[in-house]
Amino acid sequence: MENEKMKIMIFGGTGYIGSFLAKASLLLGHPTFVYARPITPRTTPSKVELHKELQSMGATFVLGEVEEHEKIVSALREVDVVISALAYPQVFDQLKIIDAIKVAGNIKRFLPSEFGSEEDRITPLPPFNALLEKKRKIRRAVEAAGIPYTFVSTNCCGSYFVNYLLHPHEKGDDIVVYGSGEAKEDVAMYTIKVATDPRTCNRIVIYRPPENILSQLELISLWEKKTGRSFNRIHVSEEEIVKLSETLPPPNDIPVSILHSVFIKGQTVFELREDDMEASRLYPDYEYTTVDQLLDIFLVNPPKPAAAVF
Ligand SMILES: CCOC(=O)[C@H]1C[C@@H]1c1ccc(O)c(OC)c1
Repeated sequence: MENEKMKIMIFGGTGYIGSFLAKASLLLGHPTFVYARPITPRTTPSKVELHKELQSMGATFVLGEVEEHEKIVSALREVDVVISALAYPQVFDQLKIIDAIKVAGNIKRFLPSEFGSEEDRITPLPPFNALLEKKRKIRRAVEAAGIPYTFVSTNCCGSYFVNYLLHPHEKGDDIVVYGSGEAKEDVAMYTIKVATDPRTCNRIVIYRPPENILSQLELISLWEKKTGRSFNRIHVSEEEIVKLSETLPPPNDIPVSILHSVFIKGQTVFELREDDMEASRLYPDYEYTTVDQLLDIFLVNPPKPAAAVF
């Protein structure tokens, strides 16, 4: 089947990453379906707005809970590709999606909710490793089910961590630097491309656009150049971070363990192997947004803080 005709269903399509995926799928011309919880009086106004925005862009909503097996099976029978962007607390809900894919029998590719570190190549501090262990279990369940898959290892590609580190929406002059600050993002568009590319079937794809590999200190210096401001670098040592990962009550011990992995150990920039697939090399004609361009966007439209749920 030609790529542009592939129908894509996104679970978690009204979440942070999921909404970018749904928009990228629509922009790339795929009939796009979003499986999402029904709107209730408790649904936030921003979520209601997002439903309307995606529908106006052409998305078809299938409203239900992940527990509704029959509903999911019949919805899957209308599509070709399934992408999960469920948040980390729902990682094991993906086992229900896997069961429905096995029953439906027609799905040509499944991308579980990854969008972070390459869990089969790193061993971070225990709290983060416990989260990655759950994601490893989902990978093994997909492989055991014989479902055609692509696992996307996006690491810190995308604006999330640039926003996290620089917090451009806030006006203060302090920027926290984790460790020495020396350890060195278009996630959605790449993800839709890899989800419908025969070359990436049953492969891991790593996202590492070469121009976007910067250390914290390089990023802060670039931001100072752009803003004409100078920032106080508040250094937090590795010892302090490790201590917090050991003493903070769960789940607050997870973010600090991720910071340790990403900013201090540089575990999102592991050595690529000869046969590794890297997104920007797979699609050389796709002009990804460089960090330099992203900071120009931050100058005029600083994103609000995004905070994952653990
Ligand atoms: C320090 C704050 O981190 C986060 O908010 C979550 C979104 C970050 C995340 C979660 C899971 C990951 O695998 C990952 O790899 C870099 C990153």
